[in-house]
Amino acid sequence: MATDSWAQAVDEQEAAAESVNVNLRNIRTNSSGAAAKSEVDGNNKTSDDDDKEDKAAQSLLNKLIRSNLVNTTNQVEVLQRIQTLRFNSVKSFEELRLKPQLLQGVYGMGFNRPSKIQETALPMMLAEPPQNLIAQSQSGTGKTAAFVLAMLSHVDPNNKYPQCLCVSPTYELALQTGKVIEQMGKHYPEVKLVYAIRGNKSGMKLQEQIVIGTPGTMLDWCTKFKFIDPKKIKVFVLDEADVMIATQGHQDQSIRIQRMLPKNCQMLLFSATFEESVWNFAQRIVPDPNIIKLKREEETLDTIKQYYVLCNCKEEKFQALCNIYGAITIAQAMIFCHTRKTAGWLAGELSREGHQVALLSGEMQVEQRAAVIERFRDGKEKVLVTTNVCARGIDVEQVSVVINFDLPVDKDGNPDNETYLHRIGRTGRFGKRGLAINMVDSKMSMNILNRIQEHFNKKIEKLNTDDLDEIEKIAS
Ligand SMILES: Nc1ncnc2c1ncn2[C@@H]1O[C@H](COP(=O)(O)OP(=O)(O)OP(=O)(O)O)[C@@H](O)[C@H]1O
Repeated sequence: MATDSWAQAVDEQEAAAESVNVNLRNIRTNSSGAAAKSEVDGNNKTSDDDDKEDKAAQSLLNKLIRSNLVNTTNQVEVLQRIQTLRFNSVKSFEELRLKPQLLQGVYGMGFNRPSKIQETALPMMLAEPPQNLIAQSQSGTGKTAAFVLAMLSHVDPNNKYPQCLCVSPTYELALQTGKVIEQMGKHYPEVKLVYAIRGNKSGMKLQEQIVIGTPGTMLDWCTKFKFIDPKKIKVFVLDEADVMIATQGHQDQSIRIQRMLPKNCQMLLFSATFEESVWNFAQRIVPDPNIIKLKREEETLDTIKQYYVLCNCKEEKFQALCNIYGAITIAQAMIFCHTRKTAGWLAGELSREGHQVALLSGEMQVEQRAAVIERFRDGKEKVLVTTNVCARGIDVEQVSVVINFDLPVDKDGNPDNETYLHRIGRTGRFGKRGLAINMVDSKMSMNILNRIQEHFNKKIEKLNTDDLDEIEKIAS
């Protein structure tokens, strides 16, 4: 019973998690395969011929990288709900028996084969009767595409009312997921989408089958404005699910929406990270969940090389950054700061050095933020300086370097491992190579870095930014 079990779980959140009756088996899955080329170097070809050559080479490389990604083997735990229900993973989109319009949409996006998370999750999500799923897979491995395909497959286009709700933590992410829905549903025009985001006052009974939005507005549309009849919802997706159900995240609103949904509504929870307590909570609130969970050592992608640089102050960190830019050509970079103030200062310094810089932080209007992301996505600015507001989900293929100008810490000053993983996951998208560089400026931040290394059991190498050869080497 979806509603009751959620409510009960919230009330008893501190209680021990019940053991789930599951069948545990290990399968081969996603995706840390070595990719074929450094993406750190940008391409500055000048002649048309060079351009053509470059595009052909890039396209071939993309194919190689992607096939590497889908073939690589790691281990995850797949826990299926009932032992008699077996969901075999698929090796092609055809095997999923998608509607032809959707298959056309998938191929139109250039997806030749499902990624590992898609291979495993899609058969569960598309099964009849609908299955609930809590799924973890590394950043940039195709989770969004997976749940979008599930939503598009489940809607009945003849019914002109909302049937799927997808909730994202931020406005930018909701817009980005909406774009994926639009692209994948390009040949399925009967299915319509509406954004439940601040400022968008639909004002009448909705005709659209899919509603995507942020939690507060989605809740208002279900309760205050009654644009959505929650009883008619068939699929409920929580993107970045860990933050959507965390007490310090959007738990309250997510729960209030979920409580209104019918018992047979399919619940799909996706994220690259689930801290242990949140994971336990997820299992309590989702009735009879199927589970795809990464082992800790598989959470980081080997395609993202991680380094740290020792400095003494923010000015030295800035100098190190300039040295890095002096040594390698960076296609696009995202730089994360702890505070808006540091982000503003850094953006100013970088602009003075002649960089095309965009600044994005939490106090900006949501429309402004979306516009900044859009310009960055289009390559109008090459550097995006930001805070944690942009740590999750943003998918810009050209980001070849992520810099943690400040390491991510929680409000108590402890390492924020989940945010670290999301931040560095802005590079190395879908099997590409990426570079993550951490700036360490005190004993305290060295301690944070060590704890992050321990947490993921992954060595972060030291980089001397005074040595240009050394910087060049890591990018090659
Ligand atoms: N089967 C596929 N074949 C080729 N490209 C794909 C496939 N699935 C997804 N992609 C592409 O890979 C990129 C990353 O996918 P997506 O944004 O869905 O990852 P994600 O797992 O949701 O990432 P995050 O954890 O950061 O939110 C996107 O640009 C998407 O278009």
